[in-house]
Amino acid sequence: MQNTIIVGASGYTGAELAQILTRHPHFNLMALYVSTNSADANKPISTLYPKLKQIVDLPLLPLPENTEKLTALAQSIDTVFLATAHEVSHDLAPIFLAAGCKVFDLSGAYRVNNAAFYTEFYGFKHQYPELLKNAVYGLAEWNAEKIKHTNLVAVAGCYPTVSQLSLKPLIENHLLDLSQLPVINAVSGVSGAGRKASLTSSFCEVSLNAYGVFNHRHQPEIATHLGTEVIFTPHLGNFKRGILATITAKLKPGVTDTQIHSAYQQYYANKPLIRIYEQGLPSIQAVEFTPYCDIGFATKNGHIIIIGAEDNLLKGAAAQAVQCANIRYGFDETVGLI
Ligand SMILES: NC(=O)C1=CN([C@@H]2O[C@H](COP(=O)(O)OP(=O)(O)OC[C@H]3O[C@@H](n4cnc5c(N)ncnc54)[C@H](OP(=O)(O)O)[C@@H]3O)[C@@H](O)[C@H]2O)C=CC1
Ligand SMILES: CC(=O)N[C@@H](CCC(=O)OP(=O)(O)O)C(=O)O
Repeated sequence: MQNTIIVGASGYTGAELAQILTRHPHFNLMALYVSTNSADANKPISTLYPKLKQIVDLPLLPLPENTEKLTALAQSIDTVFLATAHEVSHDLAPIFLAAGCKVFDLSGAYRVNNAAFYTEFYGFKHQYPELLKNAVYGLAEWNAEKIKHTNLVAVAGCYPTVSQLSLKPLIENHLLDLSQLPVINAVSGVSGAGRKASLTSSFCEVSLNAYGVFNHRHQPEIATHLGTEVIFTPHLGNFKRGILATITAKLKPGVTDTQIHSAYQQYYANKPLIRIYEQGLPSIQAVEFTPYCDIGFATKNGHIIIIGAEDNLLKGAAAQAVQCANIRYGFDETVGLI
């Protein structure tokens, strides 16, 4: 059993992690943490999420502020899941790594090996270039070999997960004419913005709107790890959870539906958390509350429209983090997830 804690456990992804890890046969969920001065400190997580009553009733402990105590905590565990904001993960990961822990970070703090990217898109100066260089990008279906040998997994972002899982097999198989940039339009439920109250995510404000047009931080994350530029436009929809991505791309001349199906089969035949549609198209209803990413497509006149769907809190965050941890420890990658 791996002794494990979650930091940021009261947030939306943290609560999903708590539920998954409580039932996981190989992780011993020791404790849940929030910030030192959290308004929720010492409350059982199930008072915030009544659906967790009698499933996870652990208290939300304030994270020790002092580095010595934090190091002592880190030395007492094997694994930490950081379900915290980027800046918080940026500061905490090195402390846990120095103590020998395996770190699974759900934030964007270690996803892109380019310090300038953090100044431009995250608004802070990255202080740990060596960790950034050595962190493994946690896109589980594509990076399993590297994930097996790292102590720092930077779990892929929610939109980047569904976008890359949909596009990568076609790009790797040279089926797309990339002189026309793939165009990704994706709609996310409001839980993507986290639990903290904000005007844009309040009930009367949420509608269906594009945001981050031409400047969302997930565009460079996707482009970096796909190895090709894309046009990416996120949208906020008035539902709680799930992401639906509609991706338009140009096919190389003569590419057939059979070749496209074969490409998806080739990469995902042994990837149990990817479901390729033979007919029909994915929807959020098909994936919400599940760890799957569903992919379907249609072609016409030399173009393809790919539809990808996932639950942003699960395959887009907590479930993929546990999938990466399963891979890291050599467990079946779906343990605790299906
Ligand atoms: N929501 C989503 O769909 C996805 C989120 N992510 C990423 O996962 C991370 C968590 O997201 P999400 O769950 O939505 O966030 P939330 O805002 O819902 O939760 C954040 C959590 O962090 C805690 N926290 C805040 N400051 C600190 C601190 N200094 N030390 C320890 N804990 C702290 C909060 O509790 P308190 O403030 O009470 O201390 C809360 O438990 C983010 O980096 C996000 O980008 C990734 C993919 C998808
Ligand atoms: C709807 C919404 O606001 N979504 C968030 C993305 C979710 C998230 O937290 O981003 P990571 O996957 O990079 O961690 C956003 O656009 O910033």
